[in-house]
Amino acid sequence: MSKAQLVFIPSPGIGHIVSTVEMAKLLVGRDDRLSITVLVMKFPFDNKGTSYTQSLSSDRIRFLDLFHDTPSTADPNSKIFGSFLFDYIESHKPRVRDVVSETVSKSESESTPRLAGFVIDMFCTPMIDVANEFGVPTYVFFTSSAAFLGLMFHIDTLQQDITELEDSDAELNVPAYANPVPAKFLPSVLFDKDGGSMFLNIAKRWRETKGIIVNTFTELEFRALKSLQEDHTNPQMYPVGPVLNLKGGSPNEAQNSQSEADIMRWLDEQDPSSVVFLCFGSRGSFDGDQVKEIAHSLETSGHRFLWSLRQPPPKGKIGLPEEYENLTDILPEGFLDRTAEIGKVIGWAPQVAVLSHRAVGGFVSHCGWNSTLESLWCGVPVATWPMYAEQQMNAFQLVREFGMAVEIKMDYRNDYLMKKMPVMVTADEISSGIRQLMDGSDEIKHKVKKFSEKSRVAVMEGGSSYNSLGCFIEDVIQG
Ligand SMILES: O=c1ccn([C@@H]2O[C@H](COP(=O)(O)OP(=O)(O)O[C@H]3O[C@H](CO)[C@@H](O)[C@H](O)[C@H]3O)[C@@H](O)[C@H]2O)c(=O)[nH]1
Repeated sequence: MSKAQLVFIPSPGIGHIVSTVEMAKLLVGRDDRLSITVLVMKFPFDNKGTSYTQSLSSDRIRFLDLFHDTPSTADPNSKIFGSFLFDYIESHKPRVRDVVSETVSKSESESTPRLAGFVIDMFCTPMIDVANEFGVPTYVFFTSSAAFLGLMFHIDTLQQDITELEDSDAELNVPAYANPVPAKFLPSVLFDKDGGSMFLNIAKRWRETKGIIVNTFTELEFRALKSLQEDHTNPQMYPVGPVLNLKGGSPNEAQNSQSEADIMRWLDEQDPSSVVFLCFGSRGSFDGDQVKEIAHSLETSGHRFLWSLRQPPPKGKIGLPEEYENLTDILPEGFLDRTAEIGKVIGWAPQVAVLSHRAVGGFVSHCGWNSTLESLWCGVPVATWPMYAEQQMNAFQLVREFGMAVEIKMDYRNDYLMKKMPVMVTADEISSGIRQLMDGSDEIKHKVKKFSEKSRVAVMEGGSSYNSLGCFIEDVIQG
């Protein structure tokens, strides 16, 4: 039996690590010829609590932490997040080379499985060079949508300086989308000369790889996948999703100020579909004025709510949100007392468990791709409030392309360098979105339920994603 070993390199950040780890688990569970080494980079500012990957090692998956013995040339506070992330990843190249070199010499001497390839996160393109040095192929594990992948490939081929579109009402015809894409929805990084060219260079390198495994499923993104597959200059596409961590669990147990059991108990006491859940991803947090607008909207919208609220890192510092020690410091005076009967404010949320609870009827989301797939899986409609990265595009897809979400706000963009004041979303906009979400059209609710079923079928034996994963495995094994 021909055995093969893959080296997985996720980007740091829970939105990237979780689905990559789940993908690794899926592969070894599916085929006992495969073993996987996951090389884990942790943010230098993420040094609390236990790592998500600890305790996940098994017979054929091992995790190697690259953080502690890798000197970084990248200072998180001296630059914008995107370029910090890229430099930080690049600085791990020598360490990755060493680790892989050890693995290869072991496989030569001890008849351990041959190195069959690298599976890298979308931002880890510098590692393509390392895979090339070892003469093995690279595959990308794309943690966002096929449509966004198509958008990046499309922009890369445009003979146009995209930064000129920053404040325009221009629209782009992108094969991956049925509707023209307003320039207003594009990720803000593209409008920064340096950030934009850095990101487009990353996207260009995805084309050098042997295949792109996308965390999506054909039934959801048929058009985008077709357009990607029809362009023969693109690598092979493998839509294998939704790849989700359904067991949940905080990346950092120290963040769990309130136990999951307490939150679930509260949800158990609520009527079916009566609660709106607000949660904004691993880096979602707001300043005080925006928190007050949300609080005001929740008091006036009249719906029960579960609100995941976390504190931004100190101004000018890059970091992850933290739990508030005292919520009354940030919430309007008396808010917690006035809403005690109808709502609950928490820190890090057990998101998948919450979305799976029958009491939850709607989700106010920043539209990170994992959250988008989780909401579909659980059949919970979304009100979109994208914040950064490609989240505006995910919101656009949900509202305009799929007709499966209502809009709170989405055609706005915060300044990439954060030099301007962030855009304020008003209490009126938020409560109007919540009302549409909770009281609005049954059409959206039905469509979301239908795609919830389709997402589950896709990953079952014989489903589209199940089959696509099988094709990927064969490609790896055949070499
Ligand atoms: O309180 C919380 C907050 C988040 N999560 C989980 O954390 C993950 C967050 O992932 P995602 O929804 O994708 O958001 P981000 O953490 O913001 O993800 C980054 O990575 C995604 C995948 O590439 C991109 O789509 C996003 O724009 C980017 O910000 C999800 O599994 C959530 O269930 C929780 O369980 N509890």
